[in-house]
Amino acid sequence: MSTDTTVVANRGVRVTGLTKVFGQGDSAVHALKGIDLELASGELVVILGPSGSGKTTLCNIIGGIETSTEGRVEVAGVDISDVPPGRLSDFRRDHVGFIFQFFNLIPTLTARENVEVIIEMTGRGNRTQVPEFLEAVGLGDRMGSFPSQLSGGQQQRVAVARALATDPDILFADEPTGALDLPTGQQILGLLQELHRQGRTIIVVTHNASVAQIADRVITLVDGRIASSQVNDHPADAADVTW
Ligand SMILES: Nc1ncnc2c1ncn2[C@@H]1O[C@H](COP(=O)(O)OP(=O)(O)OP(=O)(O)O)[C@@H](O)[C@H]1O
Repeated sequence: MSTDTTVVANRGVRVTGLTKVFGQGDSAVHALKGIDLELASGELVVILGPSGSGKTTLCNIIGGIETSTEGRVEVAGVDISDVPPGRLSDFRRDHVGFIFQFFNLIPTLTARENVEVIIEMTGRGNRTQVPEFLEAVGLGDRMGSFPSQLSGGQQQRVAVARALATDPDILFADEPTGALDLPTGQQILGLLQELHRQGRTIIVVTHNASVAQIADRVITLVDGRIASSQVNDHPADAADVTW
């Protein structure tokens, strides 16, 4: 008899017939025009596409920041299609983490406090583990520093630690290397790969086609539609990606 009671989390995403229209009448913007997308649990996906193609809108809907106009969205086994906007915060708290281009740290809080505050706000995670998270991103010796005392790469690493503190199923990274130089950007991509190896589903949005080399799959959006979805049989190591 098997004694293995390991439960493998469902960290997948299933999107069907997704549309998003901003505004109405003559000023309506059709940002997403019927997206069907399935991400396997633990997949690292890079979404490319020109400015205005709908990348952020798609991620915001999957991440529970925005609601769709039509279509179904299931994330980590939760169907959020009909959840009213006011109730999506519960879903976000329990399932998703975000990393932004400009870090979005609170300037008056130290690195450690920036991570602790998310644990306090969400009630998820364990404050005593915050030093571990900061050590994991290489900032064990800078926990007491304020964002203004840290480099861009160090601030982004705090943001990664903050995103991890609530143990999200899905991690969104919107232009995570956009404000960083090449070596620092490579380090951040390396961290994302490490989190991917730990089994998280990761969605990276970027204009930088080189970043796509680390992906399991590259999805290209054009004008609110999926123009291509390409599996990458041999994802590159972050250290080998240049731009
Ligand atoms: N809140 C909003 N109100 C009206 N239109 C919006 C809103 N948010 C996005 N849009 C429009 O929806 C379309 C898709 O925008 P989105 O930000 O998703 O594109 P993107 O691919 O992420 O672009 P970028 O690469 O420039 O960030 C654009 O035409 C944009 O102007």
